[in-house]
Amino acid sequence: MKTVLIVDDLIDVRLSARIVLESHGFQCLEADHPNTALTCLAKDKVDLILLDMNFSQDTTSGHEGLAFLSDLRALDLAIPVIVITGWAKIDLAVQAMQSGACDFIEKPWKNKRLIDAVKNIIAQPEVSSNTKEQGLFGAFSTNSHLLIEKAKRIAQTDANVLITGENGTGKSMLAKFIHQHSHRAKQDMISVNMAAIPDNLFESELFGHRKGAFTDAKEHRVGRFTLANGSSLFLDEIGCLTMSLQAKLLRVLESGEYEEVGCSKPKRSNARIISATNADLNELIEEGKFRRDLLFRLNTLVIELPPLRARLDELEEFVSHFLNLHGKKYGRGILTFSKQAFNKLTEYHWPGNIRELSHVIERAVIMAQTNTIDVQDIQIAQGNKQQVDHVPLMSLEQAEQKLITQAITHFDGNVLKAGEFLGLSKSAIYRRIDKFSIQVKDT
Ligand SMILES: Nc1ncnc2c1ncn2[C@@H]1O[C@H](COP(=O)(O)OP(=O)(O)OP(=O)(O)O)[C@@H](O)[C@H]1O
Repeated sequence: MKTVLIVDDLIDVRLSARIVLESHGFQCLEADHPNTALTCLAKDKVDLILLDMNFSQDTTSGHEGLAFLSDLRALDLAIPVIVITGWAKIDLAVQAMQSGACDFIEKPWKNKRLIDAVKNIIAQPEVSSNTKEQGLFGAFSTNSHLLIEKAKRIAQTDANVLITGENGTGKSMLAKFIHQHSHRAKQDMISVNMAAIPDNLFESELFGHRKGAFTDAKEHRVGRFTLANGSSLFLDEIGCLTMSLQAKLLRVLESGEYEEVGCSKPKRSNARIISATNADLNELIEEGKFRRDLLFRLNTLVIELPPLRARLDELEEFVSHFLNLHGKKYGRGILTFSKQAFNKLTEYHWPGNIRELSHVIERAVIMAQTNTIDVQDIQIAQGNKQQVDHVPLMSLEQAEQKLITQAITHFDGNVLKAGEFLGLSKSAIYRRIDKFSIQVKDT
């Protein structure tokens, strides 16, 4: 159940808000002053704050409300706030929103307006796979709600966005989400995986080539920048670009101009760039492997996706989502997790993040004999001391190379299956194959 903290000096105002909210299934806490509210926040979990802007000493300026908003920011408390005041003035509303409030309601409020505003922010979505957005970025927790709101706001702009986060945290999905919520959505988003393009084909892939421009250029090829004109261009695994390719990319980002290979006439593209990486680009800059000026072009806005282990408060919702998704895929009825099975998930550290969780649940759905998924249906790599003892001493890189080679052999040369098994994305496994010069036979 979600908890709303009502901060107002008037007891009858608190009471009437409480009655409306409780009748809609919310739990309420009350505070008669911002200071009492801060004490309450220190000990109770609160999902949303309903904040009066004026308290007894000063009944019109809104200073006390604004000061409370700035206290919340200073304490780094990412709790959404809806501001309420009887002295609604548009400039105070704007000031409150600029100070971090999510919405603004005039007193006396209409109950429907109040409930709609609250539900808009902290409603628990029903977990189902029939709406893509809920499945992808459902507001499972306050933090992810704030992330969604941020992504939607970002989507409205034309600014370049950099999405960072470990493998499998949902960077590509978020890129799509941003594109779908932008005014460019009527065109498809164009994606390029930087890790999967061989250096010698980079220009041809991104800028296109004319027929006959080089030996293999049998046909005219339209480049991704041209295709993405008026749309979004998603540059995945941007950290994998070599320095010389970074220079080429930088040029087009700075000038908006590029040339097709084999044609000297410059072309222009107004593609909006969304890029993603699991690398720490600042670290790469320190190591001289990434251009700072390129980073500045890419990171006008940044969204950092947390690893799943930092989102365990949302695990239950993710589990329901994937149970539903895979249950439908394999024609199973309504599936649930036993308590022990769920606990096993909470104890794991999820290096492959949401992608790995999805795979684990998919396997469990296939394995489960009944409609309750139990511990034995869940295959996650728990540390096994005996096995570790038998692994010969080797560097992490050697181990990585060995495991990838082994998995590719096991899956008879099918790189994608090997990657899936190891919890690596397509680009991540191809990057490593390239790095370790692993031979892959054609399948
Ligand atoms: N918020 C989410 N809701 C539901 N499923 C998700 C979410 N985020 C990620 N996934 C699942 O995880 C998988 C990986 O997501 P995605 O490819 O977007 O991650 P990524 O961070 O781009 O990974 P990589 O860095 O390995 O390319 C998706 O196929 C999807 O099944």
